[in-house]
Amino acid sequence: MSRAASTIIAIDGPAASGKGTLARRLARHYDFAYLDTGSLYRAVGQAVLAAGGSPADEAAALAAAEALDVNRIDEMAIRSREAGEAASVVAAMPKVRAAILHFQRDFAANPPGGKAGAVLDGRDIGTVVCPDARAKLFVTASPEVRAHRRWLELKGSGSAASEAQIVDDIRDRDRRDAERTASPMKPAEDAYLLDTSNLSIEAAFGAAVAIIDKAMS
Ligand SMILES: Nc1ncnc2c1ncn2[C@@H]1O[C@H](COP(=O)(O)OP(=O)(O)OP(=O)(O)O)[C@@H](O)[C@H]1O
Ligand SMILES: Nc1ccn([C@@H]2O[C@H](COP(=O)(O)O)[C@@H](O)[C@H]2O)c(=O)n1
Repeated sequence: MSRAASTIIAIDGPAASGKGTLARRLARHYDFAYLDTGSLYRAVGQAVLAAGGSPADEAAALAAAEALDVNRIDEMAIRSREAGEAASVVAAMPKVRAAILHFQRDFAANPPGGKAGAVLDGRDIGTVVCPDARAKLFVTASPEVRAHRRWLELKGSGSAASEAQIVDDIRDRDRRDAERTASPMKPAEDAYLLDTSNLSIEAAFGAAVAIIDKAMS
């Protein structure tokens, strides 16, 4: 018997905007599968770093993307500042993006666990990976607010990075992600913009559910 079409929710936005927190919670709320697509690029960047290479080396990045085993991603290692930076360097390479596009689309179309839908978060979900998603959100917050949230998070895990360093990282990453030619970060034309600068996690979730329920009705 063929499976009903999966309902896809696309959550895009810049670094540390809160899209992962929101997407994970939405997946629980709708009982959908969840995919953090940034973790794929982080894993590729981290694999190149771990092998002593440079993320700017296209051959090394492509080899790491082709060898990526999504079941063996080191969740701790990919969360470092360095892995985030390396991710945005390898993510600008069209061949790296092509190597992991199929996995993302397959996850969205055939969510694991027999779920009826999937929530994917990233930079190009609404524009490239799943342009036909049922609901699309582009989650933003000011660079200062995002840097403060990320600083709190990294401090909790023992990182010594200063808030000033983190805001610089975020601005660099935003620029690289928005200005690259391959699948640049941008809101899809039919995405709803959700600025969480002045919203708590709870308030952002409530606003997102209201938008998505309307889009799905
Ligand atoms: N509305 C909010 N108010 C306060 N803190 C928040 C809010 N949303 C998320 N956070 C916190 O901000 C940090 C970054 O959130 P999160 O990891 O969800 O962002 P992200 O956009 O997925 O980041 P990345 O681009 O690195 O994957 C986390 O520590 C999270 O708990
Ligand atoms: N769909 C995506 C998701 C991520 N990227 C790149 O990966 C970097 C890390 O992503 P986080 O969501 O964990 O911050 C990000 O800066 C992008 O360069 C992407 O290109 N497309």
